[in-house]
Amino acid sequence: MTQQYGAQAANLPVIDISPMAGGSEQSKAAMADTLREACEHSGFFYVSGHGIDSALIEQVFNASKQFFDLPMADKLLVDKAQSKANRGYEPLRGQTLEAGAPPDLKEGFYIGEEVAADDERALTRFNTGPNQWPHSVADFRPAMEQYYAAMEALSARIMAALALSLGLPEDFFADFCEHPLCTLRLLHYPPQPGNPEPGEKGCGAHTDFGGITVLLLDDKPGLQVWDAAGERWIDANPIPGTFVVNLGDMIARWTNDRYRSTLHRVVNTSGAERYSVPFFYSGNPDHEVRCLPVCLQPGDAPRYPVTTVEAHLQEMYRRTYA
Ligand SMILES: O=C(O)CCC(=O)C(=O)O
Ligand SMILES: [Fe+2]
Repeated sequence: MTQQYGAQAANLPVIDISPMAGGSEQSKAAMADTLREACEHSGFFYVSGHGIDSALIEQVFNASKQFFDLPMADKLLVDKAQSKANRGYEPLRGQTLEAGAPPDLKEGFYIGEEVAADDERALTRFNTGPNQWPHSVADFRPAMEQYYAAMEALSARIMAALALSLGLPEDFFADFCEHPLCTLRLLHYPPQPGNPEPGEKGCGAHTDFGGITVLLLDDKPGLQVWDAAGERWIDANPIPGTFVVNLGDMIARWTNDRYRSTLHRVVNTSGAERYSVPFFYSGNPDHEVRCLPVCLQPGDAPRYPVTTVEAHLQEMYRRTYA
């Protein structure tokens, strides 16, 4: 049986984020206008002018491929099932992002902030603790740690840009960006089989849980974004030198759905192996997520109750790993 996962080609905007690194007020304001439009439309856009070294990106992909190429026994030495902090290897079909669909045809590897096992935070906080590092891939850990730090800094810069786009001061989200919970996730999608289960995909349709996702793509297609107005999937194909950025559910809560957290999925039908590296930036676990006053028109009521970053994430993990 063959399944069609056709999508339209459509252009998501490319936003040059370089004004956030010391640009003029004018260049920031112009960037903020484009960003606002993208966030109100789909919450999906490409980011250029990010300053991340292409050599580092290459190192990350190389280390990721080497890891996924290891024999299963080696990968299971760092099985996520043995980590209280959700770190390490997640086998194929380990997560179901689309309720009711078959499990996702992807394998993954999860990395977070390095926190010692006997640290108070590791004992009490969600997704917090030591990483599991694969020792048989040379330079895996330094490459990932360097990339994690670069992504954390870029994400904070994007949060500052989002503040400007909402007409707020650039440092409005500074507290949220203090000691943020982040997850770096390496993904490998084998080619979609010729006889897939009905509804089987690389990544089932989902919205991201957290604040923002900064997604590094290889050169393969497969990512599709739901276009609510056109009631169709559109391809978000890789553009060299950019990241795909999308807004998660927390931003939708914050903005009372003015800014979108949009459904997306992956269908790897190109026949090739596909690798991607999402970085999930979720913010300070104690931060309260409540509707921003600038997003409430007179007479509007907040659509979501107040929550905290940690409580929100816990609930979302519970749902997709049920
Ligand atoms: O692999 C991709 O392109 C997207 C992955 C994704 O949506 C996710 O991990 O949340
Ligand atoms: Fe996603």
